This record gives sequence, C-alpha cells and structure tokens, in this order.
Amino acid sequence: MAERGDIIIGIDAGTSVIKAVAFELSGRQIASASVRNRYVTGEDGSATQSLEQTWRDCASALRGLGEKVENLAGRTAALAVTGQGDGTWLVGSGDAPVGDAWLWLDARAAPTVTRLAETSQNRARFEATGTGLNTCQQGVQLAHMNRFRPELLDRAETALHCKDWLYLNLTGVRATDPSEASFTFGNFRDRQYDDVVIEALGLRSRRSLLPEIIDGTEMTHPLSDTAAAATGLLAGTPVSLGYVDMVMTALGAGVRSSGENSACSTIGSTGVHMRAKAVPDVQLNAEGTGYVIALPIPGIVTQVQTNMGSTINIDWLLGIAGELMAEAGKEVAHSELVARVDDWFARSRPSPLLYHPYISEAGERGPFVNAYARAGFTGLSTRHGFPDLVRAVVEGLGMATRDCYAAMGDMPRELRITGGAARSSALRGTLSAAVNAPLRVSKREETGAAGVAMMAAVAIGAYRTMDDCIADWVTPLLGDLEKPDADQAARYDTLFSAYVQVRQAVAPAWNVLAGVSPR
Ligand SMILES: Nc1ncnc2c1ncn2[C@@H]1O[C@H](COP(=O)(O)OP(=O)(O)O)[C@@H](O)[C@H]1O
Ligand SMILES: O=P(O)(O)OC[C@H](O)[C@H](O)CO
Repeated sequence: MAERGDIIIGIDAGTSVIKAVAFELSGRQIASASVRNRYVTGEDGSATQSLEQTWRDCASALRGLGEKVENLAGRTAALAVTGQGDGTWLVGSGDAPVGDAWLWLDARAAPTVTRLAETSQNRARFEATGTGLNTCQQGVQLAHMNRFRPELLDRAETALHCKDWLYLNLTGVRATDPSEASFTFGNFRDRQYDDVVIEALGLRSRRSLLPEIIDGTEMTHPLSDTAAAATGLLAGTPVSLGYVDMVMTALGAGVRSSGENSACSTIGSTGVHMRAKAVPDVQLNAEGTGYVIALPIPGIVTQVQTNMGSTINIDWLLGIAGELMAEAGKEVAHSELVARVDDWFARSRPSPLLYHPYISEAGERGPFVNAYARAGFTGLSTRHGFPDLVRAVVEGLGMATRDCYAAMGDMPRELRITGGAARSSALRGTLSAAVNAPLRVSKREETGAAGVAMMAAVAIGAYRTMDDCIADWVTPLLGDLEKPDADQAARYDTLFSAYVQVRQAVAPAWNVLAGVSPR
C-alpha cells in the first residue's frame, strides 16, 4: 500500500459471535460488526464447527464493518485475528478442511485425558507447558484421534486452531502463534515446541502436523487477492496473527498496565482467571492443573485457571424459566430474563445455599480437571424460591472464581473484569467480595478485538513496545475501583470453605454417575 491508513481492524472469532472491530491507531473504537457463530453438539459429547462456514462468517463480519465505515479498505493500516482457543482445525491438501473442527467444548477426548494423565511422562510435559491436560486441548484431541480416528490425521497436513485457520484464509500462510503452540506442545519459557511434550502426548509420528510458530507483533503477511475479494479490503494490507483470545481479552481489559502486572477475570461463556507474571514468578501446582499462556510481551506470561462453564450456568437456569413461561403461554426473550438477574438477586435473602457451576457437558477444567464433574445445588429447602436459585448461581460463579485464584497463590490485590456478565452489578459485587479485593471493569467495549488490534499496532510500528500501546489503549479505560462489601466478604469466607468441602466429597459420585450415563 502506498500510504499507511489510520484504522486497525481486530477480528475476534469467539465461540458465540465473530466480531470485526475498527479502531483508530490511538485505540478509539470506531465501529463494529458481528455475525453469530454456529456449532453443533452431539449425544456423543462432540462439539463441532464447519471451517468453511467460519471463514464465510468472518468475511461477512468484515464486509459488514465495511458498510459502517466509509472507505474502510483505503483507511485500513492492518488487521489482526484472534479466536476461541484449543480445539482442532485440520487442513489437508490444497488447504481443504479435513472434516469439521473439534471445538474446545468437545468432550470426546475425556478417556484420553485420563490415560495420558497417568503416564510417567506427564509431569515433565506439565513442567514444560505449565498446562494441565483437559479435553479441550488440541494435544489431547490429536492423541485421541491418533488412536480412534487415525484416518482423520492421515488425511491432514496441518493441525490449526480457529484463528490460525482464519489467518490461512486471509494470507495463504499456515502458522500458529507462540501462546497456543507453547501451552499445548511446547515450553512457556522459550515459546517453542518441545520434543518432551510431543513425546508425552504420543504424537512423535504426527510431528509434521504442527505448523510454524510466528509472532504477530513481529511479523505480518499481506492480505491475499482471494481474501481481499471476499472481505472488501485491499490486497496487500498487513495481517497480524494474534495470540489465543483468552489473553487478547485480558490484554485489552488491563491484565497489565503502567508496566505493572495485574489480575484479570473474563466472565463469559467460560470463566478465565489470570495473573500476568514474569516467567521466573510462575508457580506450577502439585496437582498439575491450569494454563500458562504467553502474552505478546517479551518475558511476560499469564498464569491461568479457567472454570469451564461460567455464564452458561446463568443461561441454563434462565432457559428453564423461559421454557416454563412459554409453556404457560408467555414467551419471554432470553435477553429480558438476563436483564432481571440483578433484580432477582436483590430480592433474595443471603442463605446457606450453594451452587457448583459445573453445568458444561465437558465437566470442569479449573482448578481441578474432571470431565465427569456436574453442577448441583446444596442446601435447598422449601423456603427457597427462584430468586434464591439465581443468587446461588451468581454466588457459585464467585466461589468458582475464588477457587481458581486460590489455586494460583494469594488472592489478587485488585481484580480487573470483563465479559458479558460484568454488566451485572450483582455479579460484580459477588466477585469482589468472593476474592475480597476491589475490582475495575474496563470501559473498553470489545476487549478481545482491541487486544489483538494492539498486536498489529506494534507490528506496523505505530507503537515501539506493547507497554507504550497499553498506555494509550488500556490505561485510560480502566474503570473506577469498586470496593468489596465487608459483611458479604465474611459470609463468602464461610460459604467458600463449604463449597470446597462439597466438591471434594461429591467427586467420587461423578465417576459413578458417568458409568451409568448413556455415553
Ligand atoms: N446484566 C447481566 N446480568 C447477568 N448476566 C449477564 C448480563 N448481561 C450478560 N450476561 C451474561 O453474559 C453472557 C454473554 O457473555 P459474553 O461475554 O458476551 O459471551 P461469550 O463468552 O460467549 O462471548 C450472557 O449469555 C449472559 O449469561
Ligand atoms: O469463545 P470464548 O468464550 O471467548 O473463548 C473460549 C476460549 O478460548 C476457550 O475456552 C479455550 O479453551
């Protein structure tokens, strides 16, 4: 391109929505366009998504953005792409998909997690990656396919993640980023593949499936002619491959600011709780759980615990209420029920009612891993009504957050939060009291898209370092400090101790129940 434009586009291909967001080079959001994502779940625990459809949806979101911003193509200095992490997106000859992608929500590899976790090499694998095995991950899914669906791997040339697939369509380059490469197959210290890890996963014979690792703050590839035609952007526009969405969101929401590391929780479909740290400060736990995910800042990583299901618990409870109301002849939109959560919470009285939010079909992954873990209320009595159940679910998300931070050392001194449920004042108050720390909600609307756009901003030299970029894009948008309520914090101390006791006591029963389930 002859002259550099004044817009950076961040693409965030999430599990529920694919967004394309335009930012000024200094970080101000100009416009956004989105397309609802589609995936299919099956009785066998599968959760799959069409690769072609995902690219079409991404291109459609970009064209939608073009309809909102005049001369978007001419003004775009660069674009960058992130997306839902883990999962397996296989491509073969001519870059054609090999079947549908297995998403991070796919539970089919559960028996392979159990088998690999029991091997003598697993601790060495954990110490390299910093990451415990769970059903979501590509390493486990490839190991599972290698045993039970080898024909898939025989047809595949490269194993990609969601954002890598979109990058391939945008640029024609097969690559992955340092974060997913190192937490799945490598070492978080040097951000490269590690043969010890590949061996521990039993994937030596499939090593050639792993693509080149590139860092999107250091290099870009030009938008291809085909992608330009599909998206309405100009061929040659630099494209940056982002890190996995979990850290892009946290980067945009303030997991680091003013050169200081902080803590950040994303309360979306899944709950992601992380602390930015220098590599030597990472503490690997004895249980071998959690993730260590690199940030696009030299020497800085995030230590992460992620509870599989967060707002899907709220959506499940509200979904049941909605179905009952519909049966009684009163259709209510889901969004209307979501808007009433704070009201129900306020109408309920604190009581010793616990909810464990393991509603995902794939069980739990943080701070403990059990594909058969399932949700439950403890302490119900006839005095409890629907608002009490809503309160218990919201408080359950607070307990799960504390459980995750407790597995990473001391509670954070300040918590930054983002994700859909951060809109709820009940949830904010609960999280703050559950970890007994003040919190801030970023005023940034699209934290994931902003995080990845920041990588492109550094790549094209709009900023010299990521910390310089953070000073403009993140720090001014950190919201006001919201302090915890002391009485609520004291109550949650008691609830939390019971919460941990119950989950530990009930765990053996999950395995028994899994044995009698149809799967
Ligand atoms: N005001 C609110 N009160 C409680 N929960 C909310 C509120 N607004 C949104 N949510 C929850 O957040 C979810 C959407 O979160 P979001 O981060 O957009 O999802 P995703 O992780 O799939 O991208 C909704 O489905 C709902 O459960
Ligand atoms: O799609 P969202 O909920 O933004 O992100 C999903 C994570 O990347 C996934 O949980 C990784 O396993």
